[in-house]
Amino acid sequence: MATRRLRVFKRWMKSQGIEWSDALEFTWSPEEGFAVRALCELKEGDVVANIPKESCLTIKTSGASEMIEAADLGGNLGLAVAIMYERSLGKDSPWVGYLQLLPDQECVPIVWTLNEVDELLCGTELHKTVQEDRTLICEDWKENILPLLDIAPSKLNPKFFGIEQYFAAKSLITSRAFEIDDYHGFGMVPLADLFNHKTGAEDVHFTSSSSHYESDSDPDGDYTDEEPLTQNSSIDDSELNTVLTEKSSGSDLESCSVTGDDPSILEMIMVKDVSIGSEVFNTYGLMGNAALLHRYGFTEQDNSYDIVNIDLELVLKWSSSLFSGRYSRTRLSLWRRLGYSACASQDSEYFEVSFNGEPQIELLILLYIIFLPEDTYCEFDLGSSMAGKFYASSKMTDLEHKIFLNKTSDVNKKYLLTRNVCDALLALADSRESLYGPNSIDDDVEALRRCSCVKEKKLYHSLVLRISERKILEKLRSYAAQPFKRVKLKPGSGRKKLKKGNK
Ligand SMILES: C[S@@+](CC[C@H](N)C(=O)[O-])C[C@H]1O[C@@H](n2cnc3c(N)ncnc32)[C@H](O)[C@@H]1O
Repeated sequence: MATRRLRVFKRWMKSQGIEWSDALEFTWSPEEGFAVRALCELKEGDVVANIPKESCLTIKTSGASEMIEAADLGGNLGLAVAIMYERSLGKDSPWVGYLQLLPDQECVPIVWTLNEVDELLCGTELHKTVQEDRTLICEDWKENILPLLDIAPSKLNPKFFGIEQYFAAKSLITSRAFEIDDYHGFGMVPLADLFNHKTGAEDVHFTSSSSHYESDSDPDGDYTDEEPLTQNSSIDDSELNTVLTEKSSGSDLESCSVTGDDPSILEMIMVKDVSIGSEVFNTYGLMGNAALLHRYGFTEQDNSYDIVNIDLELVLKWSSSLFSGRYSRTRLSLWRRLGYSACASQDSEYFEVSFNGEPQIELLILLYIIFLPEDTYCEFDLGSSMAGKFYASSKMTDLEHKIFLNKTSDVNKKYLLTRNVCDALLALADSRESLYGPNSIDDDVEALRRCSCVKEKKLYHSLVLRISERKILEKLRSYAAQPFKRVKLKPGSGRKKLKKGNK
């Protein structure tokens, strides 16, 4: 079945002027779906495919482009309409050979049932995000897609523009769309979207030859004017810089003519040597498992980009259980007045705990401030209300003075780890952990061992996510438990009075 679909796809690619190297083999497996492998040794700098921009499905190339423009639907919304429209044309769509290779939808959490989202993602970093996504997508559909059926009733078959079809199109966009250029915006790029992901280890890169390829001023032929195309809007350009300066070793793409200076062609270039028989990977960015599952529907074990967040709300809840609500709010307010803040997303504020279990310094400082003795708190409070903060208190230690001046770069985290702060971290780790429900991490590990990543894909990847987050919480506990064994306060870091007049 997959072989036949690939045959149809290859024929279609040829008809569209898409060229690819004979050294690439397209394969299919139940774990990863389609993938690309090297049939012979591939070398860094090899151009392995040329893809005319006109063959990409975008809001400019689709037969629905006028309607999309008239309805003022840009970005992903417009692209979703383009996909639904071309799908509605069936055999009459110019992209029929490409569309038949795509799955109906990608198994990302936005297309899971609500029950699955609640059961499988409960406690994870994704739970609330996916709930919010679903609501927003439904609103988008009602506000923007539904009216299209009234505007162009003769042109559109409602069967292909329902809410389910919209969710399906969104899942394909999140898992496959590339940013092509300013004119086309995001689009579906046939062939380029067959490459699977490996974190931080891409073999192939995808560029738009927006300008010259080898110029007089650039005798080495560095790809200085080539723009790597990102598979996802959230990918930071800084992650791609090394590729921008990759040197060309010339093309040995036998079956393709190299069109490195043609702005209407997209190129796929090897950025690493790949040995015969190996899979050729792209990278979708440096992402933790929550982001991978969210956008692409899979996870990676031991992903060092994983993090866990602790909501500010959880910190306030813990603090209010120990002190009064009013006390907690005044300490938080002082922390803010000193210029500290947490990470923010939509309507929540949170602190990150990194893969190695280290909490964000702003959280440690907040906890430290919550435990400040009353007289020191009053000194901070008084000082923070004075303009310019040129304030020196005889009651502040060196450490507290740095906290007061918001000199986080000068603060050694371990001096913030007082017994109270460590106990607070342990309590916060426990209450964050309780969000996962009654199953222990060992239960999750056992469930993962019994689970099939092919037949129970959703369960499998949500278990990997849960376990990777809970392992970080375990590391946070060890982080909070160890300081008393080894931290010796250096002179000046203890509660030593500062000389008057110190700034
Ligand atoms: C751009 S497509 C890659 C081609 C895809 N395998 C196909 O069959 O069309 C991205 C999708 O491939 C799958 N994928 C990519 N990298 C993967 C990996 N390392 N492990 C498992 N699935 C992967 C995911 O389903 C993802 O949403």
